[in-house]
Amino acid sequence: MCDKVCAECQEPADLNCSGCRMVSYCGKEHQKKHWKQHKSLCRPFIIEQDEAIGKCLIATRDLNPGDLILTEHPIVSGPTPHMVEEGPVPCPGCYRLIVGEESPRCPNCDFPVCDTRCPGLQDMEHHGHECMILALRDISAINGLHDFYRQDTLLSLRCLLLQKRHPKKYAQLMDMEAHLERRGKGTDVYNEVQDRIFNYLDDNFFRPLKCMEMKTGKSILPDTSKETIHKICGIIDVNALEINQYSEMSVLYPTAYLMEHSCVPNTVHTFDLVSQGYKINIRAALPIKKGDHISTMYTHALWGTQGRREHLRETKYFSCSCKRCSDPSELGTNFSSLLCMGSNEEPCGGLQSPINPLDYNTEWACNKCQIRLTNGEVSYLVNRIGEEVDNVQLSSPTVRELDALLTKMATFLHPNHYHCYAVKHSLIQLYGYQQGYMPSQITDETLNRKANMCRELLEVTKKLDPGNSRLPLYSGVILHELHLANMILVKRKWDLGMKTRVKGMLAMLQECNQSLAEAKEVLKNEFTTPAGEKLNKVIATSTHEFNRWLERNKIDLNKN
Ligand SMILES: C[S@@+](CC[C@H](N)C(=O)[O-])C[C@H]1O[C@@H](n2cnc3c(N)ncnc32)[C@H](O)[C@@H]1O
Repeated sequence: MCDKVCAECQEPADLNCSGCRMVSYCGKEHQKKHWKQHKSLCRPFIIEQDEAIGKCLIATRDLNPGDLILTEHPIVSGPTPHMVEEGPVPCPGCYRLIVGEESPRCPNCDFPVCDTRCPGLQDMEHHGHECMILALRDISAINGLHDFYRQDTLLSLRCLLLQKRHPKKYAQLMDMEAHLERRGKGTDVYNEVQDRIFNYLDDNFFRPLKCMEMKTGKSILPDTSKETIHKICGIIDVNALEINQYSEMSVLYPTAYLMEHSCVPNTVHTFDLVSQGYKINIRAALPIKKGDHISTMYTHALWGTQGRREHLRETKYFSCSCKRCSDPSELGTNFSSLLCMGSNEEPCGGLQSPINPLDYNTEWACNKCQIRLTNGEVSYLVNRIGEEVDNVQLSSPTVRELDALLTKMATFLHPNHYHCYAVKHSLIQLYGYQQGYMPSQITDETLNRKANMCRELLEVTKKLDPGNSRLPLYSGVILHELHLANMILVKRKWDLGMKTRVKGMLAMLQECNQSLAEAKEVLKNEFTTPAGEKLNKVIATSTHEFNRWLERNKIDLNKN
């Protein structure tokens, strides 16, 4: 007997909606009739329980890059829960960074705010509700603002406040994974939550709140227990998404959090601006087949496998075994590989890569000779180089300094190693801009070096982020710099009247054209971030200038 009923007529039904498989129909006719109502709820995935991953999203139909998978509003949002010990802090109304000491204060609770008229201060979904609790502390700080006004605790407080105002949302939230089994008493994270969040909220606000509740006989916040606060902090750490557009905020979504992690994610997401309530829009970034898991990335695409896996283990409590993590060459890029030093200081020309990258203590082996290295030896060398890279990068380096660093690293690291990638990405943005390397000064040889570096970086970036979901700004910069290097070379020859003699000039112009078009394409989702907005403008201006130059010189790239 059929136990499903038709969504339209409630009669027995055996036809499932093929989009979401969540509703059934007695026949095609009622399915068609019900579509108007169902359309907004029909999602191309189902939620499944996986033994290793827990709840996850599985595609119910084939999806093409760009197809919308999910769009939804947050359950709750708040300032990013990182303790800020000095410097700017987020406004509790709009999360924009402000200098606490110089800012006005909320007229009710006294927290530093961007402006007393900030709309988020009154908004019950942002500061409005918590403000009543924060105002229960009747003293204010003049100095030591960072310890006194702790924006990093506000998201936990907002989660607690859902209890009475939005019980359904609260239930949804408390159903999320908190990994409490890994955050028990005695762990660093337990002590930190106890000290940083629980004690602060309890001492300053919950105690006066309890007195008030007793006096008035009215329950405002029924559960402020230590256990609940620890669980909420776990839920935030494991499931919240960070939005760093014009602000620093963290958001919990009702369904988006179910996307599992992959270091080669098949989706890309964008956030609408504050005026649209920080709605998330998740789209396919790669072709997704019916039955595929829908994934996002929880860590940094430009870290090596060891760094990514350790970060995921420490912050999200699982061991990633995706196709990038399990491949010693990281998808053919050699992003973590070292050059083998061989024996007796005589390099053998081989590459050292992890034997089993899924083993946190793997040995490393050369693909040419018998030399093996322990993981400790590799980490020591790579970390020391990393420190040097950081020191140089932080000191506003000159081209010469970065070039020298790259040459030094070339003895130990594969040219695509993530440390080399970082240095090259900085270098391409200095060639052509720094004194001594300005467009009128830079040599043809260095311009060719810049263009080649751009091509190498692009190749790596495309392999690591084929869906262009994590590195669009990196790709956009590389593509734009590739166009600039080519353009300076072309113009230089052109102005000297060498147009007919310049071999490959047309190929260079075509590469310029293609780079600018690709840059526009990779940045198409980047209009709501300050860096993306700026880069998009730069690329639009360069494209305009490039086309004008072609027109002025009567060059038709298709005809020539
Ligand atoms: C944001 S939640 C995702 C939803 C979660 N699976 C659930 O059941 O509620 C993140 C957690 O999902 C699990 N997870 C996500 N991606 C995973 C992966 N690639 N491998 C193993 N576990 C994963 C881990 O337990 C992780 O802490």
